[in-house]
Amino acid sequence: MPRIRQRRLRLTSDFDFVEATSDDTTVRPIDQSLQDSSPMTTIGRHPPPARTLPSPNPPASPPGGDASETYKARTTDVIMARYRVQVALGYGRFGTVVRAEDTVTGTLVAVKLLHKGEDLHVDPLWEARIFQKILDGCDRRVSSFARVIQSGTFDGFKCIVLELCQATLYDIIKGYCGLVPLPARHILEMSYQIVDAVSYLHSLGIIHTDIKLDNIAVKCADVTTVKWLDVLTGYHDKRILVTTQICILDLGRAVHAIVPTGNHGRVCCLPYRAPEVNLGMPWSYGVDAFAIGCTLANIYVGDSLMSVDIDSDQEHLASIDKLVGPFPEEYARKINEKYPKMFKFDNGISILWSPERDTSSDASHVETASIHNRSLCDLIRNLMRPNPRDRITLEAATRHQYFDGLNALQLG
Ligand SMILES: Nc1ncnc2c1ncn2[C@@H]1O[C@H](COP(=O)(O)OP(=O)(O)OP(=O)(O)O)[C@@H](O)[C@H]1O
Repeated sequence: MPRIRQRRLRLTSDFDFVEATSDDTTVRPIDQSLQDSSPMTTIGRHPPPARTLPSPNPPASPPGGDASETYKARTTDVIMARYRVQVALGYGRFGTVVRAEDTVTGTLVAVKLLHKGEDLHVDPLWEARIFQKILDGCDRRVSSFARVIQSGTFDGFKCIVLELCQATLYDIIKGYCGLVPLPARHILEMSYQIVDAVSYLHSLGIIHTDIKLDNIAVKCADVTTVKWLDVLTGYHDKRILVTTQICILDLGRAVHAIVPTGNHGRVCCLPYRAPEVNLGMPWSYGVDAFAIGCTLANIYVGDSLMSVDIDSDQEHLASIDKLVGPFPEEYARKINEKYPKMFKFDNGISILWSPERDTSSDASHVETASIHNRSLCDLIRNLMRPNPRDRITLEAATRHQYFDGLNALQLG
């Protein structure tokens, strides 16, 4: 059977990046940028943008399959008699996300219209319920999650109205917004917010289960231009984000942690999936920690840590082994009890899968060694420990030495 490369269909063409009018090159501490409501961040869509980035991609089309089950954006549609559709923002496995104007308040929102397939088993109220729990926690980190505004039905599609966020980290890292390489300070600030936000979710007993670059967006699309030193070519103008505040998207797959037995089922996108999920073992908060480790590495190296061509569990485990292994012997033996022949122990521990058997992809094509920031590399390795019991908790990760840099002035 031919290998089918599974790729998300997405639209990334409609982010209005506005050139900030102020010439601010000051590095601001993270706590300030988190709460920032300075004039810099309020420069937005009104008046009309001084500069809009060119369309990064040809418009993506809705996924194939039964066309009547997937919502296609039409600018004539007014969802729930209130939200006038402007443009499709993305097509996910579970729904189409559009940007719409709230005809009552005049503000812009995102509306997710769930695909109709009966096999999807998606409850549109679930995302709203999880967000309510986040709200009930009364914590400053509430603002790190896309606000769920309303839910309802339109034309037979169940829909969820959400706070509109801007470019996802996927769009940014892929270079669609002209912002790469990201300044080290921005990587630091974004990393901290991701770890801190999901740590808050964990403190509420909730596991996100779908952390990935596509599900983290920046809140504000304003950019400014600074003088940037390239060691080879000297100074040149570079666009950077004015503020790095991030927003976690897609609470649709969040679950309550089942303690102490652990949760079951296949969660997370394969390149971000922790080994215990692949192995069909019980999993818990560690799946988010592992996915965050992958995400931070992707942000730093600007590429996917695991090959997108990986399509077997064993190949994926071999990638993890190569990246952050070896699997501890005790854990490997435990896995072998359930899946004999997964590991052989004759000459050190190794996974039986071998790249020679499948030459169409590397076991992994990015090494953690390419992460030159040693403390970030250490944080990532701790988040991605093969045995979930060895993995650092997100709460502890917020105190990792990599984040000591938040209090220091960093240039570059
Ligand atoms: N609040 C939002 N603001 C702006 N864009 C959004 C918002 N929510 C989602 N998007 C865009 O739509 C895409 C798909 O959204 P989402 O991940 O919530 O859908 P899904 O069907 O659950 O997808 P997945 O395949 O990731 O499970 C996102 O990757 C993002 O590009």
